[in-house]
Amino acid sequence: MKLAVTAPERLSVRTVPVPDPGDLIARLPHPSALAWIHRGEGIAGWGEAARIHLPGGPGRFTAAARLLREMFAAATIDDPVGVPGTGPVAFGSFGFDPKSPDSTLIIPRRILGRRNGTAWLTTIGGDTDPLTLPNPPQPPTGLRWHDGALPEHAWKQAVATAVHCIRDGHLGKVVLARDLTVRAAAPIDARVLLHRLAARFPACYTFSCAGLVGATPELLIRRTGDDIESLVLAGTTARGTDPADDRDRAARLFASAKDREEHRYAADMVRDALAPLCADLTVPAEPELLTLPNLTHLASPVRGRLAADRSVLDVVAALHPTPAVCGTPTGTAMDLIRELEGMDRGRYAGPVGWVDARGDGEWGIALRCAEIDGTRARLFAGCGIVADSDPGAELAEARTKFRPMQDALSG
Ligand SMILES: C=C(O[C@@H]1C=C(C(=O)O)C=C[C@H]1O)C(=O)O
Repeated sequence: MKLAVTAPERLSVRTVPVPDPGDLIARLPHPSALAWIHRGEGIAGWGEAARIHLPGGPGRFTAAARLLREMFAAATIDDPVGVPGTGPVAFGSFGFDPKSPDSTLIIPRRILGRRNGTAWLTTIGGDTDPLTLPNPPQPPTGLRWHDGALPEHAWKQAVATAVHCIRDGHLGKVVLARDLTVRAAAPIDARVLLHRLAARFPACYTFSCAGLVGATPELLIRRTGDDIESLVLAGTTARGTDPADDRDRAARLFASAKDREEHRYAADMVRDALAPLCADLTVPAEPELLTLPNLTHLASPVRGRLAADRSVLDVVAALHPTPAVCGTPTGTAMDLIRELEGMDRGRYAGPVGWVDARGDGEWGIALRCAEIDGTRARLFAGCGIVADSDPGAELAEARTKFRPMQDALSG
């Protein structure tokens, strides 16, 4: 598909301070919710002042940055609050594969935000969209689950093939994913999923954009003025069945040469991609543990200061796809993903987040998520494969990664 823009010639934008709205998700009046929530803070949007459908290609992030810069520069903006996320904001989610035509940006008509004791409401265009909830969202019922592109045995075979390719020296790491589909009795309301995910995974970034809904632990990039942050994740174990088992598993993950290797590919690439853009950059020499309710990951928190004024989307362009979701070398891993997964990932494992008119924003990697389309949803989960990976263990890891979205759908 070609570039398609639905937008007025000039956006008229007004942000006002408001009393603390509390739970942002509870204030969303439309099922087609836009959201980015972390520990109860963030932004929620609804209505559409503009929608941009981007064609595929490696230039999709910089094209989006340029287009939004032009739209925001032409806008009339009254923003006395002036913090990241106030004024006009575009929510977006991009296709994982440059060949995927599937990237969308939406500038909502209303944005409600809260962060660090400040709360605001932004109105774009007229203020005809309601602020109050007409009907409480209904949880999905009558769920029927199906395999996606590859049933479990075939996916394990794909992992075994990837291990052979790695042992033969064609590449160092590849991330292989699989999908599951589900059908509900009535259209699935994203707000129910958002509510459950944000309550269960407060340390994750709970997101919703154009039907892609999830809670990712992986922050691709946050830009606040000159400051940037990223949280690189790779290397995973399930949580233990009791505290002793949990400690054992975490210790084994931390000491595992296989998981350290998986992690190092991702952390090294993020360092190499950010270094040319930064005046300062700090990447820890060794990873730490990130403990989630269901999984523990090896994590490298990265911080830097940009050397020049660049939109967060320009930084996304330099980072995507990291070896946390693709592999090393990138091109070889992307080709192997296309060959072995037997599906188009769509926007799974692509960047998802928001950008404002200053170029500030937060973008995660769209993991632990589902694409919602009416009564159907498609769920995704993937695992980093290296020379020592075991197909059965990777399948078990993928099952654990599916759980949060399966549970968000089923109750
Ligand atoms: C690919 C996914 O997760 C990624 C893969 C990980 C791994 O293989 O250890 C860990 C975190 C993510 O970077 C997923 O959740 O689908």
